Formats: sequence, structure tokens, C-alpha cells
Amino acid sequence: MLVTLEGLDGSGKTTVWEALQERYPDAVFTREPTNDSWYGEAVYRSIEDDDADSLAELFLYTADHAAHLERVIKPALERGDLVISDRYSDSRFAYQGATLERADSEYGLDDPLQYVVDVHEPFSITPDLTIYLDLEPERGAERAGATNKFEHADYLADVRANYERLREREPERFVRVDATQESGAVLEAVADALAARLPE
Ligand SMILES: Nc1ncnc2c1ncn2[C@@H]1O[C@H](COP(=O)(O)OP(=O)(O)OP(=O)(O)O)[C@@H](O)[C@H]1O
Ligand SMILES: Cc1cn([C@H]2C[C@H](O)[C@@H](COP(=O)(O)O)O2)c(=O)[nH]c1=O
Repeated sequence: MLVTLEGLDGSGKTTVWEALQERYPDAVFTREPTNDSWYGEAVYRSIEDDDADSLAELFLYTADHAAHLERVIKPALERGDLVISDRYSDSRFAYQGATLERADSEYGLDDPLQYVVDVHEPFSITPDLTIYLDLEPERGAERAGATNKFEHADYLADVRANYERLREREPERFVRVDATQESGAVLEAVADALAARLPE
């Protein structure tokens, strides 16, 4: 079973992901961007580049995802393991959808979010459950510390609107958790959502 944690920068995904490791010691815990491959290193270089080309950046993230699928996700799912990923393809749909929307006149894409979804369609694996930690862009940017080009409230507002679109499209897959609660309450809400979907 593939479970993903999604949400804006600063929504508390990594805090939850770390706490879940104690509760599910046999699960495979992984993340995107990866932090143990040269593909992930390339992504982090792009994150640091304020002038990175938006389309090139999409494909760097997507290359990292493709390698992550082959190296980590598929083998774990084939073994029957529970996989819990801190960010996954919905981050691309929401973030690069928003970045490309802003650069739209350069590329002439009718619907940038749909374009990013379509790029993934032939090879990616859809999560069984996506837990979406929701909070306002201002609070996300503040918690994250605005350390990179994505961590700004106006951009995160566009990203949040894209996450809303994704949730509306697949209400069964997404479970929304109020990320403004204190961290213990967020963790319990996530653990409940996970327990409700795990096979007996
Ligand atoms: N429920 C919460 N209430 C208040 N602060 C929180 C909560 N959860 C996490 N934080 C704090 O917010 C900051 C960001 O948390 P965290 O790194 O878990 O978020 P994230 O969603 O993984 O962010 P990013 O996507 O930017 O890596 C940390 O300082 C963390 O301690
Ligand atoms: C997977 C993924 C991530 N991003 C953005 C979101 C963050 O600002 C950075 C780094 O992620 P982290 O969880 O804070 O380490 O990258 C993105 O734009 N698109 C993606 O697919």
C-alpha cells in the first residue's frame, strides 16, 4: 500500500512522517525530492536557482520521481510493504502546475496542472491514500521560514488552489487534516486516517 503525505511548505509533513516511523517500524519511509541520489541533488540545485527554467525544473523533479519509483517504490510494493512517502507526485501537480501557470505565456499550456498530470500518466503509480495537511499559505511560509523560492505566501496560495483541485478530482484518495492544530492532534488525525485504510 502506498501512502503519501502532501501539503504546503511548513504544513508539518516531515514532523508527522518522522513520528509515524515509531508507530510503523516495518514500513518503508521515503521522500521526494530524494536525498540519496544524484537526481535529487539536481533537484536541490534547481530549488536554489531563482531563475531556473520552469519546464526544465518540472522534468528534473519528474526524473527524480521516475528513478525513485524504480529504485524504492516498486520493489517495496512488490514485497507487499507499506510505503509512506513525504511528498510524491501531487507535489509536482500542485507546485509545478502553479509555476508553469505563472510562466504560461512562455509555454502556451492551456492547463498547466493537467499537463503535469499527463506527463506522469504513462509511468507513475497513483497512491492508495494521500493525507493532505492543510493550512493557510501565510502560516506555511512563516513556519517554513521562507528559505527558498517556493516558501512565499502568494506562490503557496496558488499551490493550495491546485491541491484543492486535486482533492475535488479524487475525494476518495485524499484525506484532509487540519494542520493548524497542535502537532499531537495532527499526528493522531493522520494515524486515524491511516488505520482506517490499512488492511486488517
Ligand atoms: N502542528 C504544528 N504546529 C506548530 N508548528 C508545527 C506543527 N507541525 C510542525 N511544526 C513546525 O513547523 C516547521 C515546519 O515543519 P515540517 O518541517 O514538519 O513541515 P513540512 O511540511 O515538512 O515543511 P517543508 O515542506 O517545507 O519541508 C517546524 O519548525 C515544525 O517544528
Ligand atoms: C517533491 C516536490 C517538491 N517541491 C518543492 C516543495 C519544497 O519547497 C521543495 C523541497 O521539498 P521539501 O519537502 O521542503 O524538502 O520542493 C516541488 O516544487 N515539486 C515537487 O514535486
